[in-house]
Amino acid sequence: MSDASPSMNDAILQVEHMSMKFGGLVAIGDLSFQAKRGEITALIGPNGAGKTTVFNCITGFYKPSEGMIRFAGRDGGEFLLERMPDFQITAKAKVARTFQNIRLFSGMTLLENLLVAQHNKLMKASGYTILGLFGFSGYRTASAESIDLAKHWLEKANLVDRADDPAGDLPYGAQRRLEIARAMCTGPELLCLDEPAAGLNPKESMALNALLMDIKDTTGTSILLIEHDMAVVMQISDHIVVLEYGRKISDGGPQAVRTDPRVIAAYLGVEDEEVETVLTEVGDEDVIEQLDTGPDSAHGPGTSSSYLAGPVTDTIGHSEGERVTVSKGASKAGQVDAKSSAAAKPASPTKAKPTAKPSAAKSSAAKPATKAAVKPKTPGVSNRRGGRK
Ligand SMILES: Nc1ncnc2c1ncn2[C@@H]1O[C@H](COP(=O)(O)OP(=O)(O)OP(=O)(O)O)[C@@H](O)[C@H]1O
Repeated sequence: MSDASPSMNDAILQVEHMSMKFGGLVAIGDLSFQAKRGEITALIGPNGAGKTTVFNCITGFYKPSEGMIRFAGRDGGEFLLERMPDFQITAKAKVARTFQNIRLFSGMTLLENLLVAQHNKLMKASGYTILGLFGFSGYRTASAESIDLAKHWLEKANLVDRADDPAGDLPYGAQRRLEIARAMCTGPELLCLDEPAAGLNPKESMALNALLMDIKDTTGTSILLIEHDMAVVMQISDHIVVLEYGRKISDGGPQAVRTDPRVIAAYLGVEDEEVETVLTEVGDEDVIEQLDTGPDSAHGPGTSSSYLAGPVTDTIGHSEGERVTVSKGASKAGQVDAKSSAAAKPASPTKAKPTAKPSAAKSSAAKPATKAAVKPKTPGVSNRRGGRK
């Protein structure tokens, strides 16, 4: 435990050299990143990139094979989450999460769902005795406070009018907001949301964005978000970490990440030989500049330990000494790395630098996908590997 009280913008979460292996499969390889207090940090990447596995390690559902997960509490306490059982991560470190699939008590009312979330606090106030439930004034006070808190979050989620309806009767988007309201009733310092916008229509996505921004602005709760919906991610995130095949390929602000060639390539899902053509067709000066000069060390994976460990297409070494090969040529990000190195060697006639924006006629089928990946404007950016389950 440390004495110093952390301030806003300190790291609340530091993932350090974390790996997670399932038998021979390296789901996460040497991942390091941090989430700052009071910010919204998004974890994005194509299907199977390892995002949920990272969440499961942070929230104690899995124990990482290697690495550390440091959590700095608001009161100055520090926790090593990889050493704690999941219930202590919730109770002591105050990390709350939601899941990809909605997990409400559908037969209970909205209010009851939010009161159940405060069960621990109420039982503590009762002294864990039947007498306490009926006799202690502390319990009655705690009970009244729980109802007030539930009402507060129902109002924030714009659901107070339906407080007495069964949760299962709510439209899908409202159920998502109720889950977040329920998590907020536990008073979390870090709120982990696994695809909160999955299945939402644009109006529901806007309501979700408003709720998350409100949580950030009014409570100072830090949010870690897994999301495929780029309209949500780019609009509300302060910081984005991009995974591909369990490795970090980019890490920075929304603008830096959206123009990072590795991210574009990872999201395109084009055939290997099309990568260079399609990247050129992006027509974004920043992207072409980066292809010419290599990664931006200020925010790109050049500063990432996982990137320095080698491209994803390499064979990954493990502490036990076994070698596990991640499918050769699978990583589009790795190909961009190769292209960047090649661009630094102008002698090669086959790696000519793109000097002008290519014609629209060239590879026209790929162009809409490229634009969507770079400047996504609609929810649920479509891509071959980044679609929803
Ligand atoms: N319990 C497990 N046992 C074996 N393999 C697993 C397990 N959990 C995850 N994996 C594998 O780890 C890899 C990463 O999966 P994960 O669900 O973390 O990806 P993801 O980025 O969250 O994907 P999506 O966006 O589709 O939810 C996948 O190859 C998956 O099959």
